This record gives sequence, C-alpha cells and structure tokens, in this order.
Amino acid sequence: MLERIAGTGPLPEHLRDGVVAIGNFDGVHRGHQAVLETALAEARQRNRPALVLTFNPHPRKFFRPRSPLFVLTPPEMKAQLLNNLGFSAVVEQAFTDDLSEKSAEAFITSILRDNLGICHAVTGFNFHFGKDREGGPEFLTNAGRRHGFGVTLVDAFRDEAAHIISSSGIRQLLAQGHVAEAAGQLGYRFTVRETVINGQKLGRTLGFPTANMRLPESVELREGVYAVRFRRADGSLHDGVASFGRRPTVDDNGAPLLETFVFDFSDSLYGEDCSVSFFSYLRGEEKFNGLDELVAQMRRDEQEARALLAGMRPLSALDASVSF
Ligand SMILES: Cc1cc2nc3c(=O)[nH]c(=O)nc-3n(C[C@H](O)[C@H](O)[C@H](O)COP(=O)(O)O)c2cc1C
Ligand SMILES: Nc1ncnc2c1ncn2[C@@H]1O[C@H](COP(=O)(O)OP(=O)(O)O)[C@@H](O)[C@H]1O
Repeated sequence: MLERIAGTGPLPEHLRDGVVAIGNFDGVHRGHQAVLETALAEARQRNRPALVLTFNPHPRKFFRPRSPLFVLTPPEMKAQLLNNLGFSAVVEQAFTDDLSEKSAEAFITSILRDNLGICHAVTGFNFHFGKDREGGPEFLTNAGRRHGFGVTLVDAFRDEAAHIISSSGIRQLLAQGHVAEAAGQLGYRFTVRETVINGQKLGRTLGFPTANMRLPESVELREGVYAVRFRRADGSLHDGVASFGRRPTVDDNGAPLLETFVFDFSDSLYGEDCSVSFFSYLRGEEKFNGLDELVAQMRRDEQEARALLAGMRPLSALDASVSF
C-alpha cells in the first residue's frame, strides 16, 4: 500500500535513497504516466523505492487563490492512482509562503537532499521550481552532479494524433462533456470520489433511487446524463446511469448535484465514500412536463447506459484497476 507523507521533515529510513518523480501531476494523465513509468522502471533497476513528490494545494491555486482551478485529481484520488501504478509513497509537500520563497538551490538542498535523501530524480521536460521558476531541467541536472543524485528528463508525451496531452486540455474536454475523449488522454476514465448524502427521497418513489453527491464547486464537468461505473467503499463495482445537474424538472435552483442510479442494487449508501467513473455522455439535462415524462426518459437512459457499458473494455492496466 502507498504511504501518504506530509513532507514536513526527513523521510523514514525505508523510503530514503529512493527514485523520485517530481511534479504536480494533476490528472495523472498519459503524459504524467510517461514520467511516472520512467521513475518506476529506474527504481526497479536500482532496487530502490519509487516515490512521487507533489504539491498541495496545486501551486496555481496558491498563486491565484481567487481564480478557481478545476483540480482533476484531488490528493486522495491522486494517491489512489499512484498506488495502483505501483509507487511506495507520495510526498504531499505543502505549498506554502515558505516554499514559494525558496530559491531553486534551497529547494534542492532542503527538500530533495535533506528531507527526501533521493538517489534519482525524474521530471518532465518542462518542470520548473524555486522562486520565480528559477530552476529548470538544466539546473536540476547540474545540481544532481553537485549533490550526487541522478536525473532523468522525460520528453513531452504525444497522443496518437501527435497532440501534446495536457491537464488544461483534459479540463476543457470534460467541460464540454467529452468524457470518452478525456479518458483517451487520461488513460483511464475520469473518476470522482465523494460521500453519498441525503436528497429529497423522491427518487425511490419514481423507481429510480439515486445516490447523491456534491462535487467541489471548481469541478467543471458538463451538466447532463452519463453512463457510469459506481464503486462502493468495499471495492465492489456496479454499472449505473448518472445525472449531473440542477434538476430543472423538480427544483430549478441550487448547485449541480451528481445523482447515480445504480443498476440491480437496493442497499443503503448514505454516508459511504463511493466513486463514480464517467464512460459516455448520453444527453443534456432537460426540463420535462412532469414526473411521468422524466421517468420515461430515465428508462431510456438506463437502457442506453446498460448497452454501452456492456461493450466497454479497459483502456490500460490503470483503467482496469480504477473502473473494471
Ligand atoms: C438517469 C437520470 C436522468 C435524469 N435526467 C434529468 C433531467 O433531464 N432533468 C431533470 O430535471 N432531472 C433529471 N434527473 C434527476 C431527477 O430529477 C432526480 O433524480 C429525482 O428528482 C430524484 O431526486 P432525489 O434523489 O433527490 O430523490 C435525472 C436523474 C437520473 C438518475
Ligand atoms: N439502486 C440504487 N441506486 C442508488 N441508490 C440506491 C439504490 N438502491 C438503494 N439506494 C439507496 O437509496 C438512496 C437514494 O434514494 P432516493 O429516494 O433517491 O433518496 P435521496 O433523495 O436521499 O437520494 C441512496 O443514497 C442509497 O442509499
């Protein structure tokens, strides 16, 4: 199991002298995975632990606190993905005033050398660090020579159409409801994890009980109806159909809610931490003339989602570990 470490002091002995992938890795997309797989391979070869050094909050949120940032993988989700990829630990370095003021050299001596005691660093071609982004790949490589650790830089990863994959591109796809395309770039299905809360208890009277979740306000997923896979806290997986929206038919206001009708299931889910993986966008949210019309459409949504999900295959080993 992956260890989550706050990064406030020296690492425990068993994690020192490790191979460390450094970056924000928001989304843990296929470009990030190229960096992460390089670190994993290097660690296997040296027979040393594989670690990730990442930052929380996302540095962009630190520097621009008032402009909302759609974080694709909150710390918990990122940790789960890194665990599934095979890392031993993730250092969730607090991004504070103090860290933002550190020079590139101070970042290397106090964090990489003293706290983490790394033997090898792996980063992407464009990783910058230290006050005013002073340190880049070349700085890191030279510092490694001086301080006695190796450095591997991983080139930009391109998808099949030679587009560079980026977290901001994936955020835009999700905002347009293109969850299948986003999955192609993430290498797994976009997945959110939240606690199931109480709703108006109307769903069960319609024959469509729905597990309700509030997503963070910054999540910019297109409102609409999706074919999804639902994972309970005990790890069991269920197919379902979910609506993310403001429910114009029953109440016209309020923040959007994610509501999942879980197929062939009848237990209570209240208070449980569950995850929802998005496979296909089915349609936009509509205002119906009454509940009968809504229920008729929900039946069609269910049939469409069942058929789509039956044909889905994992995109990768990571995808298989998340939603299969
Ligand atoms: C598959 C599905 C599709 C839905 N589509 C719509 C819709 O197009 N318009 C709408 O107002 N509500 C839609 N809803 C939300 C329902 O209005 C909501 O689930 C129902 O009112 C039950 O509310 P409750 O969970 O608070 O009891 C949909 C829900 C599901 C599960
Ligand atoms: N097939 C199912 N799909 C989703 N939730 C279910 C299902 N069967 C039982 N439940 C339970 O019922 C609740 C949803 O019922 P519903 O009447 O829609 O109430 P609420 O308005 O509180 O969401 C879920 O939170 C869960 O605890």
